[in-house]
Amino acid sequence: MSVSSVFRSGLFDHKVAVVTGGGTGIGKAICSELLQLGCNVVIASRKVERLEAAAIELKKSIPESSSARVTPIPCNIRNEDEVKSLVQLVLKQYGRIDYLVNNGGGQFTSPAEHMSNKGWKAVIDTNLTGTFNCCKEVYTGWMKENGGVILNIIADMWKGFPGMAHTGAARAAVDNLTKTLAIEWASSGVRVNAIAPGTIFSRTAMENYKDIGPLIFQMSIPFSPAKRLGVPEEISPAVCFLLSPAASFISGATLRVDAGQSLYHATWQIPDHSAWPEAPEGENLNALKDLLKSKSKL
Ligand SMILES: CCC/C=C/C(=O)SCCNC(=O)CCNC(=O)[C@H](O)C(C)(C)COP(=O)([O-])OP(=O)([O-])OC[C@H]1O[C@@H](n2cnc3c(N)ncnc32)[C@H](O)[C@@H]1OP(=O)([O-])[O-]
Ligand SMILES: NC(=O)C1=CN([C@@H]2O[C@H](COP(=O)(O)OP(=O)(O)OC[C@H]3O[C@@H](n4cnc5c(N)ncnc54)[C@H](OP(=O)(O)O)[C@@H]3O)[C@@H](O)[C@H]2O)C=CC1
Repeated sequence: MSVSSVFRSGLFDHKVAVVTGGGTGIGKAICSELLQLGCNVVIASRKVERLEAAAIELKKSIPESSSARVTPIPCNIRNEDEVKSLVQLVLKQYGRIDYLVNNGGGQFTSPAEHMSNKGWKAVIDTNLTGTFNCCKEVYTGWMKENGGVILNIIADMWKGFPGMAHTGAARAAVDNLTKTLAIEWASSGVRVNAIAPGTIFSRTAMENYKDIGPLIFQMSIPFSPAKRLGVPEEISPAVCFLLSPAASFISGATLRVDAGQSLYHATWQIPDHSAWPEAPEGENLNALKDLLKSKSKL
C-alpha cells in the first residue's frame, strides 16, 4: 500500500484509539494527529482536571467534516482494576479498540544508590507493569478476537540510563515485552511495536522535574546530533505510521526517533579517578606506560 494512499484525512475514520497519558506532551500530539485523521480517541491518565481540559482543547483538532470524538477517562495504569474498568468503559461507549498507545509514564532523577525501594517500585509499576496491564486488558477484552495495533513509548536507554536506573530497566523490559507480545499475539492479527524517543521538550515533561527541569532539558541540547531538542510533534507522525496500514508488515520492532542521540555520547559525567584495577603486567602495559610518559612530556 503506497504512503500517499494511506496518509490522507479519514485514514482512521471510525477507528478507536486508547492513548494513555494522552492529555499532555507527546500523548497530546499523538491524539491531535489521530483526531485529524478521523480516529476516535480515548485519553486516559490520573489527573482528572488536566485530562478534561485537554479533551476540550483536543476537540479543536477535529475537522468539521469528521465524526471523530475525544473522551477523557481517568485511569491510573498502575492499578489493574482501573485498567480493567477503562477497557470496559471504552468498549461500552465505542464498541471497539483498534489501537492502544502506551504513552503514560515517567520517572524522577536520582543516582541508583539514593533510590528508595518505594521510588523504584513506583517507576517500575508505572512504566513496566502499567504498560503490561494495558496490553493484557486490551488484548483479552478486544484484540484477541478482533486484531489491532499496540504501540509502546519507551526511551533512549540503549547505553543504560545513568541517573534514571529505574526507568532504564523498565523501558528495556518494555522493549523486550514488545517482542514477546508481537510473537504471542501474531495469530490474533495484533501488531506490537515500540518507539524510543530522544529528549523531547514539552512544558509538562519539563515541569515534572520541578526546579531542575529547565536545566535538564537545556543541558541535553549538546548531546543531540541535531543540536536541538525534539518536540512531541516529531514523535506523533512515527506513531501514526506504525499504527497505520502502511506498517502492516512491521511487528516486534522498536523505532528510535532521536536524531541519532542514542548513537552519540552520554550526559553522565564520570569524574577522574584511580579506583579501577591496574591492567595486567606485560609488554603491552609497559608500552602503554611509555606512551603515557611521552604524552606527559608534550
Ligand atoms: C530528561 C530527558 C528524558 C526525559 C524523559 C521523560 O520521560 S520526560 C516526561 C516526564 N514525565 C513524568 O515523569 C510524568 C509522570 N511521573 C510521575 O508521576 C512520577 O515521576 C512517578 C513515576 C515517580 C510517580 O510518582 P507518584 O508520586 O505518583 O508515585 P508514588 O506516590 O506512588 O511514590 C512516589 C515515590 O517515588 C519517589 N519519588 C517520586 N518523586 C521523586 C523525586 N522527585 N525524587 C526522589 N524520589 C521521588 C519517592 O520514593 C516517593 O515516595 P514518598 O517519598 O513520596 O513516600
Ligand atoms: N519527553 C521526553 O524527553 C521523553 C519522554 N518519554 C516518555 O514519553 C511518555 C510521554 O512523556 P511526555 O509527554 O514527554 O511527558 P508528560 O509528563 O507530559 O507525560 C506523561 C504522561 O503520563 C501520564 N501518566 C503518568 N503516570 C501515569 C499513570 N500511573 N497512569 C496513567 N497515566 C500516567 C501523565 O498524566 P497524569 O499525570 O494525569 O497521570 C502524563 O499525561 C512518557 O512515558 C515519558 O516517560 C520517553 C523518552 C523521552
